[in-house]
Amino acid sequence: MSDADAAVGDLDFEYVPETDQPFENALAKARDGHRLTVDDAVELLTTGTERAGIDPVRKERVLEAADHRRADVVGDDVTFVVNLNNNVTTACDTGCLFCNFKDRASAFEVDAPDDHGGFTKTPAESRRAVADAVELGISEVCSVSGLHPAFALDADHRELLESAADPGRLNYRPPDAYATSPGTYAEQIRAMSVDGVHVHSVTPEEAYHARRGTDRSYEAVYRRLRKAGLDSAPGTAAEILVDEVRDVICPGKMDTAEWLDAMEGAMAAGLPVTATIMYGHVENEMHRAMHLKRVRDLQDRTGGITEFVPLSFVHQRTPLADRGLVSGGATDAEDELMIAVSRLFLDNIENLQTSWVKFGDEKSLKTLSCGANDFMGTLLSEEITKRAGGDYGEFRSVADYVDMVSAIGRRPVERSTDYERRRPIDPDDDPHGPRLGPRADGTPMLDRSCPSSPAADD
Ligand SMILES: C[S@@+](CC[C@H](N)C(=O)[O-])C[C@H]1O[C@@H](n2cnc3c(N)ncnc32)[C@H](O)[C@@H]1O
Ligand SMILES: Nc1c(NC[C@H](O)[C@H](O)[C@H](O)CO)[nH]c(=O)[nH]c1=O
Ligand SMILES: N[C@@H](Cc1ccc(O)cc1)C(=O)O
Ligand code: SF4
Repeated sequence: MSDADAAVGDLDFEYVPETDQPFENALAKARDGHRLTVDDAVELLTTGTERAGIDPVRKERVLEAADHRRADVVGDDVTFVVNLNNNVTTACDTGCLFCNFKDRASAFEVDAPDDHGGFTKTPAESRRAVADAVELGISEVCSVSGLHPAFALDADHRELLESAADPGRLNYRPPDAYATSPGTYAEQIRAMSVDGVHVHSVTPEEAYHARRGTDRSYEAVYRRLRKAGLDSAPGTAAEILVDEVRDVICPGKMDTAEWLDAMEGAMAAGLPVTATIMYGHVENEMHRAMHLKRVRDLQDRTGGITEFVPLSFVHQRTPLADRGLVSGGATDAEDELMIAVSRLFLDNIENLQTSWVKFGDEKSLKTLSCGANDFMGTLLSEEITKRAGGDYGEFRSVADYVDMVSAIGRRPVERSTDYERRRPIDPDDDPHGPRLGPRADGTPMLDRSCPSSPAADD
């Protein structure tokens, strides 16, 4: 059977959500602050594997335990970052089946019709987008992109790719084959380093692309990028860190071991990183639990992960849905339990992020009482979820954050990317504009009556 014929439920995984651990034991361990096993996590994620479906009463007990743990570990403050998403290019031939952000790179060639709806920004265009947002007060630019074949790490890497016997086999084509060149990773990072804004970029998958055809270590790649102005790396491309799931949803992507290697390389180069899970597609609760264990082990080895971000799969316009491999995403109960069990299991990562892009405001606010303490960022522009059919908008203003967080009786706190600088906000102390960015002066950054910011228009 070709994978195009496979249907929901047809997948025959080696790992299944079955354990010998009773739910009550797992919950007792979680409440007492003991380190959880994979089996404990499976019991909590399923509210007990001995019966099908999620038990609403048990679920509430798991959420409550996670809420207590959150209060013990990080207190009641709700943090957020004032940031811009600046995606450089949608050109990508990796072919992940959960992704609708990408466009085939051939659509960007010089002679191709210009109707693909995607984009590539030159380093100068990236710089302008970031400079505009720095004027609005951002402290961070978050930049994740497709693996454009013309990308190289730097000029030396380009020279090497140009002289390779078969550049096409290395997923390389020279910039002059395309209507717009993204330049090199080093040029993009340097361009986005405006006035000391924090540059959060180059995911493990992008680092893989930046070393293709060489025997450079990930540490060396990240050191080079750090020299160009990179301040931290986003831990996307994690998806589910179990290869039997990756083989279904992203067969063209790096495997679990390589993702871990890239993350360790980034940290060895002195960069803090974030870590993610993208769940709610073909995987089961055993896979989610195994993923959490791999992230916790990584943090035991390194200590460099600043936050964990559960990304709920947005299914509407994706190849997984088109091919009938999924019929929807995670349910509300699964989302709440994913947040809660991440908090209870990851006893070595302080910050747990809830994504308004994936969940919307209402569910995100609820998850702030199920274990999450960080409410993501202002973004100003959002392409990944939007292109997959998500509908929760592209930005939140600082005033939105203050309104939402105070409405649930918690204190809003603007943070830096590495959580080192924090600015508690008094809701009565108007105006609530950003303060931590290099040009931030407290001016409200976005007028809610205006549908898009200058940065989002870019
Ligand atoms: C779009 S990629 C861009 C960066 C880079 N190409 C990579 O793969 O790391 C960033 C992340 O977005 C997430 N993502 C993509 N499509 C998604 C979807 N439909 N629903 C939820 N998350 C998605 C995945 O976790 C993916 O690793
Ligand atoms: N959760 C999502 C994020 N999170 C990243 C943050 O915005 C920020 O860059 C990070 O916390 C480092 O400070 N970004 C998205 O674009 N979409 C999400 O769903
Ligand atoms: N931009 C990614 C998510 C992301 C980026 C950076 C992070 O540190 C964490 C998550 C998305 O929309 O799915
Ligand atoms: S998730 Fe990243 S690597 Fe995969 S297709 Fe999308 S942009 Fe490309």
